[in-house]
Amino acid sequence: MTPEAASIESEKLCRMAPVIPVLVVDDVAHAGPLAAALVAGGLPVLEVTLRTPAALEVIRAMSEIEGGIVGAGTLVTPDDVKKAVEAGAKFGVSPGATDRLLDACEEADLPLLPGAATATEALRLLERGYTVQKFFPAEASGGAPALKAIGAPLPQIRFCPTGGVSLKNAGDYLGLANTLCVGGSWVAPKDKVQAGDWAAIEALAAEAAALPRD
Ligand SMILES: O=C(O)C(=O)C[C@H](O)[C@H](O)COP(=O)(O)O
Repeated sequence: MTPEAASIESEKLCRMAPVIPVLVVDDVAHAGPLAAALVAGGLPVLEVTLRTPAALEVIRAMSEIEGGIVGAGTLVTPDDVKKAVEAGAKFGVSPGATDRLLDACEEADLPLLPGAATATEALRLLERGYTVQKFFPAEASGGAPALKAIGAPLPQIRFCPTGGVSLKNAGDYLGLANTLCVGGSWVAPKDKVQAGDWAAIEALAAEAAALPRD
């Protein structure tokens, strides 16, 4: 898959809802009900971070949930890409980008939302053909004002800001012309996942899904 094709796919995913939940799941038994709650609340695109030993099994289990589109986050190495694809991930997300990682995703036909935090990183990805990128870590990199400033000279790059985004500040990003959607873990808090409080998670998802976008 070319970077241009990956960007078209990423844009489609980013337009499906204002928020992509970023999920850190320890127990595969939580995968199905968690995905079902998020999808029912109106957030169909789910990023499962490869940060737990269960993550690949979680991707497999969540992929069974109707209406969901499950991808793998925290892609760092070509081996991560291979395992994510084998587990059924439909897209990938990475905190940054290296040529090795980009090569691996392009060869594996996995649409990647690659991370960038600076104008130079964003420009390098644009040179390669990635017009849709993840702005990470969003809040620590200057937040919505920084992303708006990057958009002045580089309006052709659209972003999914992630990292420190919450219900409180999501609107600041979603109002920017260069923001397609945001990513965040706040819709699936650890305590609610552990407690199996799927109704609460569905309510958080619904609240996030109702966020206005410009
Ligand atoms: O592991 C990755 O690949 C990531 O995507 C990092 C996550 O985007 C952020 O850790 C989510 O940040 P919070 O919403 O502030 O919890």
